[in-house]
Amino acid sequence: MTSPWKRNSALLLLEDGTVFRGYAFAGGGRALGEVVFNTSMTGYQEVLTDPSYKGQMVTMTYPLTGAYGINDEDMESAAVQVEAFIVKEYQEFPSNWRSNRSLADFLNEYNKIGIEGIDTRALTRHIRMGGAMRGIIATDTDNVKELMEEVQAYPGLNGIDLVKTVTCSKPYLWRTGVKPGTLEPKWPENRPELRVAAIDCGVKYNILRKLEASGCQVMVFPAHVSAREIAACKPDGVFLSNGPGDPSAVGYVIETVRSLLGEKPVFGICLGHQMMGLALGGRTFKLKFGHRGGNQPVKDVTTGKVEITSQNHGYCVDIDSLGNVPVKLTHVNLNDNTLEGMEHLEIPAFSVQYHPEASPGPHDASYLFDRFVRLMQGPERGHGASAPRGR
Ligand SMILES: NC(=O)CC[C@H](N)C(=O)O
Repeated sequence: MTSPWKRNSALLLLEDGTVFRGYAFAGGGRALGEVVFNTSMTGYQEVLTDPSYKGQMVTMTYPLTGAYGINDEDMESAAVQVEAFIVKEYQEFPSNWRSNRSLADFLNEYNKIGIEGIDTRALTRHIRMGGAMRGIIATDTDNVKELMEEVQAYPGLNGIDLVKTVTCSKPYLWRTGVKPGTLEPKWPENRPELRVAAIDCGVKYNILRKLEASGCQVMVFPAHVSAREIAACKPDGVFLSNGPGDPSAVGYVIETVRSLLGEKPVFGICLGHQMMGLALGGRTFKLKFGHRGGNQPVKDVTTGKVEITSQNHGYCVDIDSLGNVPVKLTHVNLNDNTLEGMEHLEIPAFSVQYHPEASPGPHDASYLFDRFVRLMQGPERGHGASAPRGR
């Protein structure tokens, strides 16, 4: 017997016909997206605001969500980016000294649906077996046939450029504590810091905070920036950001990356890593259910050290496609042996598939920001994040 449809009843329908029933604790109406799971035990605010989740509905495997509310400091972009949020149990009375609103208020502010009462362990196991799949959440009907038509008409992520929906509209200078997008794109005079041009494909703020904390000034550019515009600001290095969707769908950024490789030191994270792989002639493919969470073991094969890493990706650079490319494979995922990092052998460029900036997650890999700084300083300028730029 199905339970009666209540005012806040909600239904999650997957493209294979599986139905989960629960209750909306925020928002209402319908939401479409690829359903993916995240195994982080905390950090829901950072997950919700990570632009890489555009196009996706996220479920947390940790059973209780909302306990510490939402604060002003843990934003990874200016908005909630997930299409909807799926939890086992919502805690509606948050308690934390930094919290100034509840998770439900936050989702409502951005018109996003949050549902609870879902057996998220069953949902996660289902996705692990069947792979990440398209789904719909509805609070206005339980007409499965009608909803299935909507799911079937939804194109999913493959081949779709989602970067253009999350990139910034114009260049700006980043400064931690200043509202992003408000500072003119001009380097301050007489400053010793290294200058980094960041291509924003949906960048997480903590990457920009980390670059700044490592001794860099960062100019952020929209994803459609040309290599010539980047070169015109005379950066010491170029950073390729994380971002949503299928890396092979952003050919225009890949072209820009191709032109910049060898001209400037390059560091890429996640989508940035994938775009670098594609620009070098490699291929990407879609993982069955992706890596999302704060406990992904990665081995640095150059040192033998294992890092516990924060991850959020569904696509991956195919190791076998790099056979003829002069790169060294530097990092590998210990769960499934997929590629997690590479370094070019002839030009100053390296990238990682995972998230050294954490937010949320462990900080084992934050040394990579210093590695980028050293790469920009070049061998002759020695080490140290705040060494003069020699101009
Ligand atoms: N975090 C990211 O940059 C994700 C990259 C890409 N959208 C993927 O899902 O693989």
